[in-house]
Amino acid sequence: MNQNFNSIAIDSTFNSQKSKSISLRNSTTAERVRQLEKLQDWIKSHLEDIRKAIYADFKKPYPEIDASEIFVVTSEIKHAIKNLASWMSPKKVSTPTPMLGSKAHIQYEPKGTTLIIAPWNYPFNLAIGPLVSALAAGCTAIVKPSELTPHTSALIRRMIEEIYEPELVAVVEGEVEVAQYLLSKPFDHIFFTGSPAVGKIIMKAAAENLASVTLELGGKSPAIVDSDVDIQDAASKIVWGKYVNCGQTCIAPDYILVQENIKNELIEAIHSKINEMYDPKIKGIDESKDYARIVNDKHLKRLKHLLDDANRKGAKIAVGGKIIETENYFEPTVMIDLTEEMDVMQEEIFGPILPIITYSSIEEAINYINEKSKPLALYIFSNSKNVSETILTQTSSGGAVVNDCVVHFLQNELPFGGVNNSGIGKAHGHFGFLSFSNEKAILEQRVGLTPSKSLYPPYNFITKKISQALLKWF
Ligand SMILES: NC(=O)c1ccc[n+]([C@@H]2O[C@H](COP(=O)([O-])OP(=O)(O)OC[C@H]3O[C@@H](n4cnc5c(N)ncnc54)[C@H](O)[C@@H]3O)[C@@H](O)[C@H]2O)c1
Repeated sequence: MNQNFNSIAIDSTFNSQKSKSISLRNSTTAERVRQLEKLQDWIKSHLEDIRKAIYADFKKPYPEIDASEIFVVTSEIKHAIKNLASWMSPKKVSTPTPMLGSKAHIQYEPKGTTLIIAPWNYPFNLAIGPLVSALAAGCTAIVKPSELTPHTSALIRRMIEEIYEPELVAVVEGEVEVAQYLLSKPFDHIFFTGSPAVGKIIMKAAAENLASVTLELGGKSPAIVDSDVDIQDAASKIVWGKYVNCGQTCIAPDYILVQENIKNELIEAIHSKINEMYDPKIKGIDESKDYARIVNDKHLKRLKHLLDDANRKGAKIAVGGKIIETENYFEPTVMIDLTEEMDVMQEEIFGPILPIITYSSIEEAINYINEKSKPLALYIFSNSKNVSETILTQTSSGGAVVNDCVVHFLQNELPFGGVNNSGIGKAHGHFGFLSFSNEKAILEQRVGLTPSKSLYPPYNFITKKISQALLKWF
């Protein structure tokens, strides 16, 4: 087979991690904390290297890198170090009456060898965040960063090679064929972040080895704006959540559902917030240092198609629309007059186009959302507790935020992830630790005492009475 990567090196790394993973089963809290501290120390002493690499990939502004790439990882490490002893300690469970005399507990053992496949949009955070959970859980890991952000991928490789022995953590760089080769290895767990389409490929490959999976996927996350709302507050938060990272955020509001009587006011507010945030000196947003670029020309063309297709089918651009192809620049854009025949209303946008559609009653908005795949995130802007409760209880999404958007990613006491098409399994904090752990069920019976002996054959009158009593009383 003609291949551009070293499969023998991958095999050798996998085999050495397999052996290491067995010895890690009884690793102590202190040993795992030490591995996490090494990662924390490297990150803190190489902040400028990390910023430069990510900036080189798609001009992400430094404050965005600090907050959304570095801080989220360092806070995840800090949180894991603080809580690891409690997460690792066996959890006693109570004994039901038919099991009287026995004791039981849950022991958290590392799943073993793990594979982490990362996307390009938060290329540092989404490769290293899951690694924190893997190390906390006592697993080995091979990390495959995205090939679309080569500077960050090289930096991650350098970082891991400087910190860890390859039998504990290794980085394998490369394109789809490398990912596919890695997927043929019998990992114990695969943690994938990326699109639902590739998520299905990952799950099929994992099924060959019955590896468990965490799939952090995407989709169309709605933001509902009720008429009982502080419009200026909602507009600021939507503009930030949508256009940070140039719209290339899995939990960005994909589209807005606004109550029809406040549509025009909301559009005006969004327009002025875009100018306040990205064009305060009125020089043009393309001059702004605070606005990132689309990752490559392929994605720019994909977004341009969404805009052109919607325009051709009757939609209008209410704000923005400027594209500079040579710079992968795509202006913050708002679209109106949309219909379901337009691709922009069917596909995850993953860029700075914000479609705004209207509803007349909350039920109509809920029905619209429920007709689509379950989103990764759902945002509600409303002063009415009744409205937010109704939406929260009548829709399904991986996560939800009331009166803000995107910020739930930073709350590491909450599970982060999707549901069905937007993901399977959860990440962050304790939930990330659990994703990489086997919750082993352990029951200890007293020698010579087992209530179940009375149910052993040969069955007789007493067995019959006991089994009937069990059905009657429990
Ligand atoms: N839920 C989350 O936390 C989260 C976070 C960020 C991005 N996302 C989602 O990720 C998507 C965008 O990222 P992307 O374009 O990098 O995703 P992608 O699915 O194209 O690629 C992700 C990774 O999978 C690998 N890959 C691609 N095709 C593959 C194949 N056929 N077989 C095996 N591996 C393959 C890539 O090399 C890359 O490392 C969006 O859908 C977004 O919503 C989700």
